Amino acid sequence: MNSVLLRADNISKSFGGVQALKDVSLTLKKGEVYGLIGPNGAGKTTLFNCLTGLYVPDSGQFTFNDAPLISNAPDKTVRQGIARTFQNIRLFANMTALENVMVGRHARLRSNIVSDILRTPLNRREEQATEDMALQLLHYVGISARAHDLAKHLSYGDQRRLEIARALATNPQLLCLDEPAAGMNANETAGLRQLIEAIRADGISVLLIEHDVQLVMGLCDRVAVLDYGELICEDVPAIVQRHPRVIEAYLGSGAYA
Ligand SMILES: Nc1ncnc2c1ncn2[C@@H]1O[C@H](COP(=O)(O)OP(=O)(O)OP(=O)(O)O)[C@@H](O)[C@H]1O
Repeated sequence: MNSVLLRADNISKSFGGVQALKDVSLTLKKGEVYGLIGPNGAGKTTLFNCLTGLYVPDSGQFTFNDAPLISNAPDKTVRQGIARTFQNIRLFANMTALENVMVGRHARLRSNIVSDILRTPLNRREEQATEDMALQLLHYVGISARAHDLAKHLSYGDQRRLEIARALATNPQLLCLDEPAAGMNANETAGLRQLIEAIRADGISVLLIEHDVQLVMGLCDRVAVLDYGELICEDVPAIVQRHPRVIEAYLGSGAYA
């Protein structure tokens, strides 16, 4: 629980005149669920995008498993063990739930385009193993009954679960979830919390952006707070929710008194 999985050192990123991240440094330990909160526009998604290779930081560096993270392309980041979901669900709407998860797995397969075309024994074995694994993952996230339904026909909450299954199919050490509870009702949010707890219990670390502060404070081992691109606090929830700058910037005075 105590060794470091991910370190961000002095990450900065600007868009024109807007400095979205200013020298952000944080440390995520193996096995923890780490919350990233802050008001709208604080820089949370920009940090995710820098970490997962969608953006290149202007300066600063990520270290993952004690090695510099080459995070200049999303596919490389996936192969290094970091998977993510998106604030706006990005599924293949006209593919089945099962096929969506199988696509996630292909990021890790050994066979290539040639063996795909020739349908080699290796390719066939991998395809069967991929399908079995995808079914297991749908079961794990609680939507195996919808395996053969098109993604677009799943409920909103089930689509969020499907995105998590697809991310898990890449076999990550770190799962980054961008507002997974957005749009969920109280029951769906409680179910999501159980799922994230199961993921942590299975040894996968979680980096969680979430506006549902109750969920974050109840679930996360530690929480970082961004405000106007600056990290103003990183600590356990009991300390974060009483930090004066956090109350001022985000939570509203007395919210956790
Ligand atoms: N691609 C972009 N081009 C221009 N400005 C951007 C871009 N991405 C983010 N920004 C700006 O950077 C700042 C941080 O945005 P970001 O989306 O990271 O915040 P956030 O904390 O994730 O907000 P929210 O909670 O609303 O999702 C904002 O001012 C935003 O307008």
